[in-house]
Amino acid sequence: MTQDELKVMVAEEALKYIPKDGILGVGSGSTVVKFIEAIDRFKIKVDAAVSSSNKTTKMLQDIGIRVLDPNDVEPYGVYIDGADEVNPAFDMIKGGGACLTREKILASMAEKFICIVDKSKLVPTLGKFPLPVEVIPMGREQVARSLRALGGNPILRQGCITDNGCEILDVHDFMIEDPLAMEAKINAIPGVVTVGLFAKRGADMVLYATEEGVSVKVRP
Ligand SMILES: O=C(CO)[C@H](O)[C@H](O)COP(=O)(O)O
Repeated sequence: MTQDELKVMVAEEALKYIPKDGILGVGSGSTVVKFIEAIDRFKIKVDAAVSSSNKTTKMLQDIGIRVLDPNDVEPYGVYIDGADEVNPAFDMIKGGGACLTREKILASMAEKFICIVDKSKLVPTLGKFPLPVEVIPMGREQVARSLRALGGNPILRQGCITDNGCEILDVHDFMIEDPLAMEAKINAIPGVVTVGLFAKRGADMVLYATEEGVSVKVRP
């Protein structure tokens, strides 16, 4: 099976977790694209959504789903999103699609974060995937120095301006043994908007697709 087919499989499984009423939080990335396509294909009713990117917002609106401003909603039930890497404790690296800050805001508002991935995203230790860090453009070089001091090798993502008007440094060569501590350290660097480490608020449930089907893991 191709990776794309696995993504479709897990996206369709995630339909079961859409709340009957209330708001659904929707992330970003190619797996989420397949999730939104599946909502449309199976004509699943979604009352309203909050969205983590302009692209997701457009896709949701195009299939007739009302997208609300997170400032106008109270904490809600379920947030569904993909990830670039997930470790056995359900900490994640996210931000391959440059939407990490909005994703983290919506995840922090949700009672339950359901992560949908194919098997290639499951790793014993986070860090092979370069860690995205969203930065204020005028502070980029100083943030890069601080990231080098932590042992990483930050590279500016060329041609990428986030939905928040910021830039992304992709940090190579980190092996992240303590995701919670690393998340706090990087978030404390002046000029950092958000690091794409989701440890303080990891996933509550991971749905992952293999050739044998979709497995469900609940946070240990
Ligand atoms: O964090 C993200 C976007 O910022 C995505 O969830 C992550 O990059 C996974 O994407 P894909 O489903 O395309 O593999």
